[in-house]
Amino acid sequence: MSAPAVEVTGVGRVFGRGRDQVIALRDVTFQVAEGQILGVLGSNGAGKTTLTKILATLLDPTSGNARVFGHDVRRDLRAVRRLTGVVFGGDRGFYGALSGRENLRYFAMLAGVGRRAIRAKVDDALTDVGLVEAARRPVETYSKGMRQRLHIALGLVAEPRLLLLDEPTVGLDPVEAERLRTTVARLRSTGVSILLTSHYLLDIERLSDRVLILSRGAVTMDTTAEEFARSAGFAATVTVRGRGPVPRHLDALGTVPDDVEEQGGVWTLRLRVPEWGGETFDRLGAALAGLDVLAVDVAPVRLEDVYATVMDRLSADEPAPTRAR
Ligand SMILES: Nc1ncnc2c1ncn2[C@@H]1O[C@H](COP(=O)(O)OP(=O)(O)OP(=O)(O)O)[C@@H](O)[C@H]1O
Repeated sequence: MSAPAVEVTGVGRVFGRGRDQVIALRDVTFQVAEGQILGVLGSNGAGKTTLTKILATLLDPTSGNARVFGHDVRRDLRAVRRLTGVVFGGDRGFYGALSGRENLRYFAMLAGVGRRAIRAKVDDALTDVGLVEAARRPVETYSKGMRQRLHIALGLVAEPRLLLLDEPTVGLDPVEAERLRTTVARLRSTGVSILLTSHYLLDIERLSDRVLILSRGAVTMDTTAEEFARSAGFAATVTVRGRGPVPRHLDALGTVPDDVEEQGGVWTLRLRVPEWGGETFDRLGAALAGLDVLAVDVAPVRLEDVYATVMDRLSADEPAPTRAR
């Protein structure tokens, strides 16, 4: 049986010592199967970048071990680097005075892509990420989003079997961010395994098969994307606008709205429903009967909502300190 793309076992990482010591990762264990996309979520300082750096061989763990396709990140550094492509969010890594194409050629060579194959691969990658027209321009004239796409292109040229994407959409405007997501989504079909860290649930929602939540350096959830969405305990949010007396209770549903506002004689209520199905909506219809309803909007649960719910639960459970004593 082939080794998983990523196998992290009991990994810990401590920075500094004494009173300044920070535990960035504690006893982190998880796997990414080949071909899978794992989304790693967590708030600021949760340890996402530290984890990515360890897998990219840029940082050693202080305890435990991590393997990429069976190769230990500490002992088989070269093998891991050959198999892995890294894209950090923001603006790092390219030579501003060189063109996009020149940068790609240079880094592809460093990544060990054969000379003969480089030209065709660079052309294909530029096409894939929509940078053919800008390919001759110096990278310093590129927008942030274009640079990020150039990083992804490098990921394509070097043909890594594992791609580590750390906050790939950070700092991008919504159009560029969406473009980048589409590019990453296309990579799926090449069979590459991906570990994607993000603050943005949209990235995870669009791209991940599994979700790992890091909280203060520890894994607090490791589950499938569907299960993660279900863990919020509700399937959809219903928003109803209407006129007349404000409904404080929805008798047919046996519940109260989560939130009701009134402005200028028009009320808006929001309600979370546990199931996305005919029966729920029949009951909702009955509950709204007799009200002067202007509009009803039903939106499937978004990972933002789940994340907020899960994080609320977690912070209520354990107010653990980040700093070691
Ligand atoms: N080189 C370092 N020296 C000291 N502390 C560090 C170092 N790198 C990271 N840390 C600390 O380790 C913890 C985890 O940081 P990390 O950057 O991995 O979090 P993150 O989840 O990527 O956060 P963000 O979303 O803000 O980028 C933080 O408390 C951070 O301050």
